[in-house]
Order: sequence, then structure tokens, then C-alpha cells
Amino acid sequence: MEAQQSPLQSPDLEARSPWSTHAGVPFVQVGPVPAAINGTIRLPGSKSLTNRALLIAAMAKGTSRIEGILRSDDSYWCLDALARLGIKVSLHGDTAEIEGCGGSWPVPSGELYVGAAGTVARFLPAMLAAGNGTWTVTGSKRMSKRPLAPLLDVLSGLGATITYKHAGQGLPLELEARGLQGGSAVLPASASSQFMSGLLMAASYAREPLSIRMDGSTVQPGYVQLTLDMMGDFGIFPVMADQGRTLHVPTGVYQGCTLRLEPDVSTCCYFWALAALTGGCVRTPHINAFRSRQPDMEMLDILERMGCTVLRGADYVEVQGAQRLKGGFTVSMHRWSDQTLTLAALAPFADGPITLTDAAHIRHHECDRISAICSELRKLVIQVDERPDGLTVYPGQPKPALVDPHDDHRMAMSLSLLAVKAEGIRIADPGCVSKTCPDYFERLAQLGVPVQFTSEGE
Ligand SMILES: O=C(O)C1=C[C@@H](OP(=O)(O)O)[C@@H](O)[C@H](O)C1
Ligand SMILES: C=C(OP(=O)(O)O)C(=O)O
Repeated sequence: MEAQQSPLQSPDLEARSPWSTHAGVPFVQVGPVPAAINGTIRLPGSKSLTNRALLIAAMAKGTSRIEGILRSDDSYWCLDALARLGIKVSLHGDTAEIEGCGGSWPVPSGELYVGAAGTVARFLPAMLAAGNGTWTVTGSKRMSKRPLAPLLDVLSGLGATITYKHAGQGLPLELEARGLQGGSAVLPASASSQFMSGLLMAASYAREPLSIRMDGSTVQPGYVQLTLDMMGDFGIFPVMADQGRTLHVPTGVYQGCTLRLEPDVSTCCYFWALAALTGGCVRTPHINAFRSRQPDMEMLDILERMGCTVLRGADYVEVQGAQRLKGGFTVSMHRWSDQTLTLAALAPFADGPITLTDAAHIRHHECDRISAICSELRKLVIQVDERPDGLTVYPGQPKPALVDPHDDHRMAMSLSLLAVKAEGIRIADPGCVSKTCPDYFERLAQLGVPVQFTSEGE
């Protein structure tokens, strides 16, 4: 029998794009798996790389060809905003050809909707501010509550005029752009690395060189490195100083180029976890295990620590599961916090408790992720201790329940991992995976995981 339920949160369906899946499907029942899961899974490009590449290509001089883009809600809203700005993009499957505007947006006014995409909400305002025009920027209900003020304060200091449409310094807002002055800026980076990435991407279009100092301890600094790498691909090379805390960005215009994007390592992690949980073997091609800079590559070290075998190649990663997963350790999630939920879902099946720390900022992601995963694990009768910056999950066998992903793709994908090893777990609102992996449940099914979409009462 399912445990007693609390009411489900209603998702913000306006943020689901034409690329989303499972509209109106209330539940999905996943698992249990009858045997080890073995297979090869080819995933599309990283969300982080896709939205960086699309936006930088739009600002560049000349045409860019971006191969292997992700087609999901987050990239849809990025492309939608670019179309409204007058950028010509042609899409052929997973290849985008983009005619860059060289820094002056062809349509200098209008309304731009960023959906629930943190990458678009934090990168686009900076890139708009580097041009000339007046735009209204709106986003999903949750995105309107997520932190944005530190970036907007710096953009105002550099020349933009920002008017907030609601109380507080967030979306929706009107941004009047007159180009960015150069000079120096101090950017608080402890709530999100995306502020720094956004400002960096726009900085070379300032009138003078801009030096940006990161204030406080930067969360997930690896994403700033991804930004610097992508800027380099388009010909702009900031210089680091002060042990990486300050970046000097020269003036200059991005040059259009051709790029093939690496698959999304954050999404790979769910499939690696599937191998770990079932004692199976999952291979993900086209990841360079020695050179990939995607922060969630750190998951592989933890899977090894849990007893899995990881094969690393120049063009693949393969994870082989363990007979019994090992626990009894603490991990700092400061550098790769998107996988906090994945580890919390693996933890009940380990032989000792697992403590996840240094992730207070994920309370401001797609939902309050620490509170949400604790509440859903408790519905499954798994013992958890919640702390301000993380949680401890104790070993246990999940009981049947209906669980709520809180309109968060990573909650849904992580809850599906718990369901793989238990009877009778249903997940509400399966379509929320569309933010980064619209065909997630179909991919599980292709690998042999029982997946059934159901409606109430079935
Ligand atoms: O720059 C990026 O592409 C991202 C940065 C991180 O966000 P925060 O630094 O806001 O935590 C990460 O969680 C997100 O999924 C992607
Ligand atoms: C935090 C995430 O996304 P966003 O880019 O919206 O911040 C995420 O994908 O886990």
C-alpha cells in the first residue's frame, strides 16, 4: 500500500516548451528492474554548452555552426529569445546555424521569456546590456524568485537601466541598454556561478577592457571555466589574476565558428547511477574522460568510491555497477551540486549513511532541492537528516508511494532511480524532465527499465 500523501505541487506549465513531452500525463510508474541494466546510451549536447554556444554565436561576427545541440525546454527558450531579437537561426536536427549580429541586436525592443532556464535568465540580461535597446525580460514563476540581483546591480553600475516590475530585484524586469562601460566590477558569486558566466560572456563588448573580481566563495566554479573555454572557441581570451579570483577581459568581437558539443554529463550521471544500482554496465560514448571540463564528471570518482568500476576513454565513459554499494562517507557538493539529488537517491542502497554538504545554494534552484528530496525520501520511509547546506541519507528499502518532483527535472530523474530498486513508486508530472532531457523515461525504457505512464485511479 502507498504511504499517506501530501498534496502535489502544481507545476508551472507555461515554462514547458513545444519541445517538452508528456503534457497532461499525471504519473509515471517506474521499475522495479528484473535484472542488471546493460547498454550504450548516446545523449545530446550539454545544456550548459548549448546555451553558451547559442548566445555567444548570436553575438559573434559571421555565421556559426553548432553541432550536437540539446533540444529541451532550456534551449528552446534560449532560441526563442534569440528569434525575438532578430537573430537568424536555422535548425537541422541537432545542428544550429546562427548568423551572428556582431553585438548589435537587430530587434532593439520587445518581450523575451526565459522559461525556467537559469542559464538564459542569467546570461541573456548581460548580453542585452552590452547592446542598445529596451527589452522586457520575463520568466517562469520559480525563475522569478531565483537570485538575480548581484548580476543586475553590476550591469546597472556598468550602464544599464533596470526597472523591476514586481517587488524585489528579479524577473520580470525592463532593461534599457546603452552598452557597457569597461573598468572594474566586483561580483558576488556565492549564490550562483551563472552571474559570473553571464557577465564574462558580455564583457568583451564593453567600451573599455573590464576586470571582474569574484567576491566570496564561488559555487560551482567549473561552470565559469566552461564559459572561458567557450569564449576562447570564439576568439576571446580573458586573463586570470589573483589566483583566479579576477578576470581581465579584453575588448573584442567573437568570431563565428564551427563547434561540436560534448554530450550532457549531468544527464549521463542518471544512467551511470542506473548501472551502479543494478550491478549492470552503461557506456556513454563521445565524452572525453580525460579532458571533459563538465563539473559533474566528479560523479565518476564517487561511483568508484562506492565500489563501481569506471572505464575512462578519450571518447567514452563506461560504468560497471557493484554487488553492494559502499557508503559511510561525506562528500562536499560545492563544485558539482547538480548531482546532490542523484547521490541522495543512490544512498539508501549503500551499506552506510552518505552525507552531502556545502550545497546551501541548491535551495534556490528549480525548487528548494534540499527540502524537496528530504520530504520525498521520507514519503518512501527512508531516514534522512536535513541540514541548512545538505543532508544525510541512511540505508533502507524504499516503500511504495506517490512522489512529487516539485516541478524539477533533477528531482524526477533522481526519484526514478529510487523506483528502479523498489516496488510501487509512482512519480507525478513526468513531463518536468523536459527542462533538460525530454525523452528521459523513453531512454530508461529502451534500456529495459519498466516504465508505465498512468492516470489517476489506475
Ligand atoms: O552555468 C551553467 O551552465 C550552470 C551553472 C550551475 O548553476 P549555479 O552556479 O547557479 O548553481 C548549474 O547548477 C547549472 O545546472 C548550470
Ligand atoms: C540548476 C539547474 O539549472 P539552471 O540552469 O536553471 O540553473 C540544473 O539544471 O540543475
